[in-house]
Amino acid sequence: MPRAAAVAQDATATVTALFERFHAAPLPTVLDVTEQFDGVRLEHPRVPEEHLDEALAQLDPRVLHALETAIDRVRRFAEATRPADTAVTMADGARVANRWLPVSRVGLYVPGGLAVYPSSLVMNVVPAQAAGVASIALASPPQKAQGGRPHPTILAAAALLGIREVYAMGGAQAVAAFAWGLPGAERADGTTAPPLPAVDVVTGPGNVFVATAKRLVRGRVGIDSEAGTTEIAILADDTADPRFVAADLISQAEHDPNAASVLITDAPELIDAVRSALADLVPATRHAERVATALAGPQSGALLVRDLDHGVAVCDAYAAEHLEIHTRDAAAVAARIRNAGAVFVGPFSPVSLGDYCAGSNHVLPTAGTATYSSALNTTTFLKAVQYIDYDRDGLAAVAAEVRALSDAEDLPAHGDAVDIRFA
Ligand SMILES: NC(=O)c1ccc[n+]([C@@H]2O[C@H](COP(=O)([O-])OP(=O)(O)OC[C@H]3O[C@@H](n4cnc5c(N)ncnc54)[C@H](O)[C@@H]3O)[C@@H](O)[C@H]2O)c1
Ligand SMILES: N[C@H](CO)Cc1c[nH]c[nH+]1
Ligand SMILES: [Zn+2]
Repeated sequence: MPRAAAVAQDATATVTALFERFHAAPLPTVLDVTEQFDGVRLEHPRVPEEHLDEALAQLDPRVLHALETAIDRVRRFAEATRPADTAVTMADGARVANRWLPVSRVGLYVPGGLAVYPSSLVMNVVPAQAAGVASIALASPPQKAQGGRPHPTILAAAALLGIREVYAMGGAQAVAAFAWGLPGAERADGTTAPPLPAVDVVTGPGNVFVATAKRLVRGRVGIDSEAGTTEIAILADDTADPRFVAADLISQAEHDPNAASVLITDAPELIDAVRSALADLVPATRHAERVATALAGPQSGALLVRDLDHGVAVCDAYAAEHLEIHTRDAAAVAARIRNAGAVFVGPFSPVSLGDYCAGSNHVLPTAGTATYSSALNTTTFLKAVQYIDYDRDGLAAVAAEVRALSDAEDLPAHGDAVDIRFA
């Protein structure tokens, strides 16, 4: 399946130009671009903290309960998968250790263009907290209907998780502000918005502009994966329920007109049955137009494979963000997959479950980057520092080998630095 390459190329030109403007005038650029794309003129993107508490106080109890359930599950999984520190004794007096230390400050992006994503806030914040990050800043686009604040459920979810530093900004301008920082400003009401200090790591999902901006700031800051426009692939055989398959293809097409929904099957009759289920379900869905556009795009469709072996090979080559397996012995088929952001096993593990409440993380690599990158997890916010702790005997035991290798590299001062300790 072709991915939306032209869209990505245009975004690179747009984001590069936006970064140049940002470097010349950071705050005016953020405010101007926000007005252009989000339709609101702000004095500064920093959200006053009292708005967070107000939003939490007014949150629908049903949504509060659902957020608490999601937070609990995502936290349990994040904490369980935080890697442990290790130490290895090589010989007497020769110890090497590995410690996982959190980065100091992170900027977490929560999308908010076509939809609002409190669930993405949970998926970003909880692993950062489980990793032990001390300073967490959040950005989400301002909503015109909310007077230029991020959506109230975003503000409430931030307050629920104890996050106080929230910015009403979206797109590539938010990523730039995190990567390079932003000055403060005086507001007309006499209050002050403090400066936004640059972060060490920027994470979070977003549209093609957000994903492109993250790719372009990598090197200055760390990023998670290029978690861009949503994709679902479904590997199915003749045992699959076409209505389940159709509903799941629609569920992810609902995110974006550029979303990809791909069926891979060795059963031609399933393709017909899914097409007919889509014809029933699409017109009735809330975002029917967006879904229909995504399903009709060149990035979506059905692929007929020879057999399941061929299907597994196609899935690995495609490296979908989400891969569902609807086959006989789904667990065994899933175990053969090498490339996918996340694998959903069997008919009762739909992507929607992982989007909200499975406990796994929904910030996942897209556009084929699942061949080498991973779901957001605690290691996104951790770095491994190695500690070398040898005593005199420990060093003496390998002094000759250090000497031999330093001579072999014609870097004799390296060997001298060891030998001088025994002269
Ligand atoms: N891969 C993942 O883990 C994951 C998870 C959740 C959502 N998503 C994806 O996130 C995306 C959310 O997209 P969204 O648009 O709803 O929200 P978004 O917050 O990602 O993007 C909105 C921002 O895009 C900017 N923008 C819009 N048009 C622009 C243009 N022409 N030029 C420059 N900037 C522009 C605006 O500044 C706006 O604030 C969807 O594509 C969805 O599929 C991915
Ligand atoms: N499916 C999205 C990841 O591509 C995550 C999400 C959030 N809310 C609903 N879905
Ligand atoms: Zn989703």
